[in-house]
Amino acid sequence: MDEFDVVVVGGGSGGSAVAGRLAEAGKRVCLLEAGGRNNGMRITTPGMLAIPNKAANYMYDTVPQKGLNGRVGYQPRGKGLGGSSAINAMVYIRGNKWDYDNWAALGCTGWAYADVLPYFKRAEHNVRGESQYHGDDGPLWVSDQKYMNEGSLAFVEAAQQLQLPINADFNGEKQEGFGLYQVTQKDGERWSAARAYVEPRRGSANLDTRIGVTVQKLEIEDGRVTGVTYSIGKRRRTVKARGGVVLSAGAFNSPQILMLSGIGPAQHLKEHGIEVVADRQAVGADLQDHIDYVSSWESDNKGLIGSTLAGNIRMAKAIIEHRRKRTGIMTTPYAEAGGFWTVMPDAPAPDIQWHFVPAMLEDHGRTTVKGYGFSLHACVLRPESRGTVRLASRDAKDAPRIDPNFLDDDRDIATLREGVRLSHRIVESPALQAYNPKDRYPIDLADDAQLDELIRSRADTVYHPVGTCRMGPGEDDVVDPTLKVRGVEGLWVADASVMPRLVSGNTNAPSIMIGERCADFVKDALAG
Ligand SMILES: Cc1cc2nc3c(=O)[nH]c(=O)nc-3n(C[C@H](O)[C@H](O)[C@H](O)COP(=O)(O)OP(=O)(O)OC[C@H]3O[C@@H](n4cnc5c(N)ncnc54)[C@H](O)[C@@H]3O)c2cc1C
Repeated sequence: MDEFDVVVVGGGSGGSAVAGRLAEAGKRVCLLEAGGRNNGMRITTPGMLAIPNKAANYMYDTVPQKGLNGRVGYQPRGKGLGGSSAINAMVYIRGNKWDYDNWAALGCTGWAYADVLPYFKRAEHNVRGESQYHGDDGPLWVSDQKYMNEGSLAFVEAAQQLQLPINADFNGEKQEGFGLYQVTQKDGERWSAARAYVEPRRGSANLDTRIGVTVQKLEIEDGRVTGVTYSIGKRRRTVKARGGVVLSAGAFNSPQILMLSGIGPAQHLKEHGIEVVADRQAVGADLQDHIDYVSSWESDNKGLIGSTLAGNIRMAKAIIEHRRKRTGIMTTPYAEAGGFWTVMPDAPAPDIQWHFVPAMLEDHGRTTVKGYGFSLHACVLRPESRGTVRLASRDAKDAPRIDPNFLDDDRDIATLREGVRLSHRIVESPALQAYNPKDRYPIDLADDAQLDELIRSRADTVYHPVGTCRMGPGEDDVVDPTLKVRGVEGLWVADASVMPRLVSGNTNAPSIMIGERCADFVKDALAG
């Protein structure tokens, strides 16, 4: 009989943590994942993230963005076990303490920094060992990088030469400063959320993991979610959930599935001929994402990662080294170094994050640039612009309509402008000038109009969409502070979509923390 205590929809960062923890606690769990197992070397070899992988990436497009001169943005999203943690850059960052204290101040009781820290620690296995800020016996491996490009070290030195502080732990006492990122890797391999929480339970009677199944809708009877219907090829099947369903399909697909199930803005659902179960205006609203500008320089320094014959031979050798020893260049997350700093007056916490990449990057790596060079991302950490996710059709296999509405709010471009200016000042320091860098997009940086035009013609996401099933205390918020969906019984959401405000940093660790917390909320609810 296809009946479980809990059905989890989506095996990404949040879903893997919920499913693994509930199964560990003795619940019978069914995990439904649209993609594959994601355990081949293209996923587990960190440096292979640069090679497009259609099987593991939805490769969504946005609607044309008026703030980006009408350009269509790119939104990669992970597909398959691990979700986006199987294709991401592995940078381990939690955000700023202020973010979580702000969530609590917004009415998300129980989500202040002091409340969430134990869950970050519970999840974590940090190779540096246990401390006030870190855990060392959780399932999620967090490692120092095994290989470091000399350009990344020069970037950190350049920041220091500009009197910016060095920070050896962005997830410790203070977030401010510049340094090397820790990564979600174990012994030189990518450590996705699925490797942490799902793979160890493979074959266990408590966890039935089904891959290649697309959840089409939730089954709702008398206001209670009783199960889930998925499609596999042309067939449809329904699995029953005695205790409840946890939706973890990510910031684009969780609101899509809610809307396909009749939970969302009534008018929009009616336009698609969907019967309204609960009129929830906030479903698919409040999309927030980190708008990011990549400055880029050519260099004649062959120590950088280059797209040349010699560079390609070096990479081929690196793949062989990685297969043999799990060491070398192929352990790179590309975003090896970075930092957090405040560029606007009155910001409560750093408002720009940098990712340094020792290669020239164009259009998310989709366009190859010949030669050697380096790139410096600067993104706006707490954007004011808000976008939407809406249905494009009644089939969950079709991409939803994604509109991040980037740079709609002028405060975002004002912040980004200052971030990009600081990027260039860092590169003017001696440590990076030694690389003889040549700006690929030279303009008069002091001229706001020229800089704005450059930003609008080249900026895009750095892959952190959140907010589309926001948590909050009000009746109009999608989930309450125990991640329970308002308006129906037996339904929780556990992924990046519940973040009421985008955190000041990368979003994998926070999504896993949300999954860890949801497992406890569901356990409590089923016990009570
Ligand atoms: C290219 C890229 C680089 C990134 N780099 C970093 C980084 O370096 N550090 C960091 O912290 N964060 C990074 N992120 C962001 C981070 O990985 C995500 O925020 C996080 O993984 C989101 O977790 P989630 O649980 O919300 O969703 P996801 O992990 O995306 O999981 C959603 C899952 O649901 C499944 N699903 C969706 N629809 C259905 C359906 N209808 N039926 C069944 N299953 C479904 C999907 O296939 C997917 O497996 C990056 C993201 C990308 C895309």
